[in-house]
Amino acid sequence: MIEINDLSKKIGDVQALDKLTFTAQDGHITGILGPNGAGKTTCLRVLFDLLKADSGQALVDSIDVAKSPIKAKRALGLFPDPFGLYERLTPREYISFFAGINGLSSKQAKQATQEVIESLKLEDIADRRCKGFSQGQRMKTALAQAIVHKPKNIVLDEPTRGLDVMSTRVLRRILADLREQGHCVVFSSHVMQEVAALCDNVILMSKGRVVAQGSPQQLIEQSGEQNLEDAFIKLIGSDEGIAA
Ligand SMILES: Nc1ncnc2c1ncn2[C@@H]1O[C@H](COP(=O)(O)OP(=O)(O)OP(=O)(O)O)[C@@H](O)[C@H]1O
Repeated sequence: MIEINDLSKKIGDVQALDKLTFTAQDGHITGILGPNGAGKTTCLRVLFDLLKADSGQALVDSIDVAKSPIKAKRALGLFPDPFGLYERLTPREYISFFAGINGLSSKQAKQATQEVIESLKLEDIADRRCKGFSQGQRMKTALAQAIVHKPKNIVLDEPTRGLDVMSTRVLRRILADLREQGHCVVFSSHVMQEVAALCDNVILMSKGRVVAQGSPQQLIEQSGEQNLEDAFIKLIGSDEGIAA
């Protein structure tokens, strides 16, 4: 479970997070939807201890990220930018390297790497260098390294950015499987349909705050609109920076 409690962060003159508060439950996919500049990435950077908040807390399975960053990070899988893979490594080398960073012994890392290669159907490319990989192959490799240490919580920042339809569908299936296995899955997006299709719980963010939250159906009811697209726009107060 991930808890964001009263998180505030000022960057320069911008109040990037303004008493942001929400919870992402295990066995659920939680989507953070907001226009450009809403504070989604800033929130995730605080969650990964890449940025210190001015006040408030980010908790991963009740572990305070600022107080116990290593322990918290081991309970978290971060889906990195799939375009930044080390091109000279093979997926097997890459995934097992990250398994080691996350505290697995070399024997455990080898076994966990083989398991994740099988579960994400990466066998064909597991021992090829990443250079020249398609977007979908990169995405799966990046996701494999995020989940190789079996973190209970998996966080993805704009995971479908730049992916084609086929790869997006593969990613959606994988996220749904992780939910079925009881993981807490959180992803940020500015694409409405994606959030609507996948999420049990949607956190609508604008200007560093939560402006509404609930299931897609609850958000429609809260807004008094007929469909999710109109509900999102009404609750956020603008359609600027949001994609259909
Ligand atoms: N390093 C920085 N320097 C200056 N301003 C920043 C910096 N990082 C974030 N900000 C500002 O903080 C606010 C929140 O940015 P953030 O990147 O968290 O938004 P976002 O919701 O992820 O947006 P996007 O969908 O465009 O990625 C924005 O106004 C942004 O300009």
